[in-house]
Amino acid sequence: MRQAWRVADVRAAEQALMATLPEGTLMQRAAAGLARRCALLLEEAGGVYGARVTLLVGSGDNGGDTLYAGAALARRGAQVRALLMRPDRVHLAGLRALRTAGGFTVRELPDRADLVLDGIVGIGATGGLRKPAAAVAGRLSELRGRHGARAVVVAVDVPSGVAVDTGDVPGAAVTADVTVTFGSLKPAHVLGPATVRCGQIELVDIGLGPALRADPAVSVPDSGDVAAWWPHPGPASDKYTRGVVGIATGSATYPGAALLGVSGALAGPTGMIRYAGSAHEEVVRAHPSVVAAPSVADAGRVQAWVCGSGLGTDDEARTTLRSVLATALPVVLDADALTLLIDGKHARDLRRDAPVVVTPHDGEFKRLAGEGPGPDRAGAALKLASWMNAVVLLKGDRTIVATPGGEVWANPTGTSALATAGSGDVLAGLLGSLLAAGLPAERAAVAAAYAHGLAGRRAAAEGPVSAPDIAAALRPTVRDLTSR
Ligand SMILES: NC(=O)C1=CN([C@@H]2O[C@H](COP(=O)(O)OP(=O)(O)OC[C@H]3O[C@@H](n4cnc5c(N)ncnc54)[C@H](O)[C@@H]3O)[C@@H](O)[C@H]2O)[C@@H](O)CC1
Repeated sequence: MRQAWRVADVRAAEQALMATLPEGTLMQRAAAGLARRCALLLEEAGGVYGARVTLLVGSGDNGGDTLYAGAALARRGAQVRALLMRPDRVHLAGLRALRTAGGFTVRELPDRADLVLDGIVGIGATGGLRKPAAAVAGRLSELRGRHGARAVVVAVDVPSGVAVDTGDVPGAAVTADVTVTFGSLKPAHVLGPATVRCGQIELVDIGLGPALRADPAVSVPDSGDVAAWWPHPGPASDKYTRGVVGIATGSATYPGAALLGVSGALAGPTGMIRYAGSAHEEVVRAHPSVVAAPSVADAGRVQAWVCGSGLGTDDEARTTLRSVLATALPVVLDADALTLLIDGKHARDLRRDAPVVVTPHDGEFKRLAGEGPGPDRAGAALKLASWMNAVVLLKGDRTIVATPGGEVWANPTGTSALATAGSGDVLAGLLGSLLAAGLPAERAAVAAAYAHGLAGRRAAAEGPVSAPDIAAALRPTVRDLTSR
């Protein structure tokens, strides 16, 4: 698991740590780690000696890190040139170090460079990238170095232009090949469109860990987490003790939603699936292991319900939603169930002790919350989670899971291949199965999004992806994920 901290918490930790160390120690540690990584990149591309290195230097400490790292590379024989964004406001000691090492300043962005260090702005950024930095950021992909190769762009701490606490990219921003960050990850490394701007992320230890007292803002699961959480049957398990998931989705008009929800659940850990709804004949025909009934009332015992997709919004759909919410069981609400919640007629039904997980995409989120998630997707998901007292799984390139207790998870396995009709039905079915098998709601949501993303990638490797392909890819995905 990786974790990211907000700027204010990072700064508090830095201040606490700096109070115990000689002045400048943290910047020296940061710059040394940065220079080491840059030297490795240059060695891979033909050597440090004689390499052309361009420093983009802003007016804060981010520029200071960059100047010191540039000085270290100049001492190893690189030709280091620094473009100062504000020559009147530059880290003077850093500039002195660069000049002493043989580096110099330039007034224009040099066309030729093997390596560019983006030290325009770090965690002190406010708003979108200003001129002239914005224009410089836009030109980096044109730069060429040895043998005509594209210059490698290394972002110092964060790519300049991203919103560090939200992961938004409000305007012009640097696109890095590698981001070397210090002390801890920040939300922009793991959330939103900023993640794409980071390239490969390298964390330099500057000793900040023990001083980071605040809870992390965002956690990112890895395959080890998901494997450790995934329920496995034991020798004494039977189909009931493994959990029974109820699927109340689809309708005579939309039987496909029922079939896809069931196929997602079939890849989950439960021992049995019960289907309740008017698509029951189609479901049994396609999936003979499913026990189907026409309504929730007739379905028999389950340990969690999935409700919503393809249900429609008529009175029968309302009855179904009311029936699942009236149980004392965990419930996943998706698609039409979310639409049914908007008019507030189910506010009372939602006052329940058992967990609710809602799985909106942006449009559904907007209808539920009254406004779209906006640039701060994690913050918006947290607000909705707290307001609904539900775990919110906000779908997107980096699906977010937010809990009423204030935790945020960002799923790292997303792929655009998942943006296909019925993909969410498969996810909801799998999530329901994990809930029914006993996982806490937030882990079920995080694990389902993780496996679903991997399945989308696996399916995409074979060709164009539709939802049944994702469902089919879930079985080998779950096998690989959980058999380590
Ligand atoms: N505080 C510490 O202990 C450490 C800080 N370090 C470095 O210091 C950085 C933070 O330094 P600062 O607090 O000085 O802040 P930054 O250097 O990130 O940015 C502040 C400067 O950028 C300008 N600026 C702000 N927004 C801008 C925008 N949108 N477009 C163009 N210019 C903009 C401001 O005028 C200000 O001069 C970190 O990102 C990291 O690189 C490291 O040296 C590690 C230790």
